[in-house]
Amino acid sequence: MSFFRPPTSGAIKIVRPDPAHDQPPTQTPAKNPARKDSVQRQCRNIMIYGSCKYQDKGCLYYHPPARRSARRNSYFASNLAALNNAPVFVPKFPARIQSQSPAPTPPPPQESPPPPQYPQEPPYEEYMDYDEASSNGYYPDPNAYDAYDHYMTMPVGPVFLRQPLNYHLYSTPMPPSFLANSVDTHFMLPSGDLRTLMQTRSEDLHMAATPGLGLPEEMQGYHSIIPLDNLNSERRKFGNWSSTVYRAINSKDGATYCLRRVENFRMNNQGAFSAIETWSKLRHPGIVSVQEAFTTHAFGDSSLVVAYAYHPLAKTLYETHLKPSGHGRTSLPERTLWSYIVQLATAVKYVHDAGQALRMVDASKILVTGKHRLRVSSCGIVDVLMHDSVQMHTQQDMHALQQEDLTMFGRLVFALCSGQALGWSGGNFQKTIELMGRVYSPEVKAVALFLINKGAPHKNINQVMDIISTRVAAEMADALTATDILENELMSELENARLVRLLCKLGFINERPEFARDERWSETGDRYIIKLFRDHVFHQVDEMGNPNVNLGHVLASLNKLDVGTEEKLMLTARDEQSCLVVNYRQVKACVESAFDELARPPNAATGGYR
Ligand SMILES: Nc1ncnc2c1ncn2[C@@H]1O[C@H](COP(=O)(O)OP(=O)(O)OP(=O)(O)O)[C@@H](O)[C@H]1O
Repeated sequence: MSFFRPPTSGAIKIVRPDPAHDQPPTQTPAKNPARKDSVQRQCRNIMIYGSCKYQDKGCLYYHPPARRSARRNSYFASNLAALNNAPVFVPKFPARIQSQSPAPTPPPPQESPPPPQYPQEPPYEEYMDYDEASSNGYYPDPNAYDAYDHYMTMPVGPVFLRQPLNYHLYSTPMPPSFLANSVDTHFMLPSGDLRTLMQTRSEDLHMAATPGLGLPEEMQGYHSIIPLDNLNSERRKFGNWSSTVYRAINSKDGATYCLRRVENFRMNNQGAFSAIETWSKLRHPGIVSVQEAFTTHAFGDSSLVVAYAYHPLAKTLYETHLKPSGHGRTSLPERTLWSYIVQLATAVKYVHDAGQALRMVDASKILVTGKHRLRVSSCGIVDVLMHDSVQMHTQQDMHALQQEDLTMFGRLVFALCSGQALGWSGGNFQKTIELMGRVYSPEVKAVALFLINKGAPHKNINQVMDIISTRVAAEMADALTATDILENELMSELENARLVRLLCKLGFINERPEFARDERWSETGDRYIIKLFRDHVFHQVDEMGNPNVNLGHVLASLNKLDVGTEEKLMLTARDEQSCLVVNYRQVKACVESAFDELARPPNAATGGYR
């Protein structure tokens, strides 16, 4: 009979009954005097089945005179909760296996076990944790228990119990009803759409460069340069300069950046980059962060390149709302309009409070980077381009530029209300004012007029904030709701990350072909338990021998392993000759120690591990 007891786990092995042991254990008390108190303990067969077939054949335990069915039912009723938490045990000797593999040689008739007293009874497999058993004084000799085994009948078919997943580390997402508008909130897409969006963003980040575009292979530490503009269309203008936007990967940090290149730029004064230095320190959710700037001849000309944070799948505000589509113009919903106004106002306030000016508040330079999320892009570039012509000498100069920011902001509000980029100019102005009065609440017109009012030379962003203050509250509530939803989404991702780490560890350990010259490393010691655990999780079969691909069972088992619960489970050897009763805490300890052993640096003296 095979025998195994892991030195570290404290699990107790249960062996398949040997026919020799199926005889009533008449010799056992003499062999093991420590069990003298057994007569005080009620026989488990009585508790489970209401009767014991060995009652008159030497069974040591107490057999009270009781009606079988009544006792048995009461046992099951009282232990229902325990049974629900019992580990699922799936025996591996179903019909298919029997038909495919040669049947084991039946024991000689005289040695076969006596027929079960109650043929309808489910199998009785006694198992007991080693700690519990030894603390009760039942097994002073760890090798003596096998004489104790009662006859085990094999189950007719497996019973799959639902595994509750309510462990303290298993995240329970907030009920949707607690999250205001969780289906479709102002800033958040419904969960499924959000995941699709994340996936497409990830694909965008991994998109390979199209060959044959004549772009530099490498430039100032950036590689994999891909144009975001259509290079064949008319070259876009940035003020008086032609500009092109690229996506590139920085070899220093491996991150993706957006590079805005201004063609044919001649740098006369290195001091022009001081503005970039200032901008690279400004961080705000309404601004595309500035990384660095440099000049290069890599494109065949003298170009200025400013590197910004890259926002996958970002579109400009112009592309999103103002580009003529041929389907007529649709008015922006008022909630969206206010959200844009509030976001832009907070970005402008941050920049003005930092003593800077945006200098470019234009629909073609504002990015929509998520649902209703705006970020002002291209910051700092005008400062470099205009460095020689507009020198910042006084506070008044900056104030004038900030006033200009507010005017551009006002024009943008007119453009968004009218659905036309030039909705603020010439003959469009009056039409837009009328449309505003018809479609939007009076505050929209009030703030737009305030922003473009040239007769108020001392207007500032704080006054704008006062005008829109009532709208800021709604924006704040929506933004906080978005963080709640995202936290909730993150909880489930956290689970995934934990389980993937666990699976990686199991993968490293299980069936490792060689380790430190010990070919059986993954088959012995703690690793043997891990191997049996892997079988328990992934290799269960149903009563017909078909693979049981119950993902719920896998997730439940891995979550319990991750947590290391005290719940016990029975692991069965592949030859079904032995079982181990362990709890998840013990399996977790085995995984940790086996992985630590693998991860330990090699021993220089031996050239191997350990
Ligand atoms: N930081 C960024 N992250 C991701 N995409 C960006 C970023 N900046 C710009 N883009 C994208 O690059 C493309 C080109 O940007 P660009 O600013 O040139 O817009 P445009 O509409 O072509 O304006 P212009 O007419 O002034 O060139 C746009 O689709 C824009 O969404």
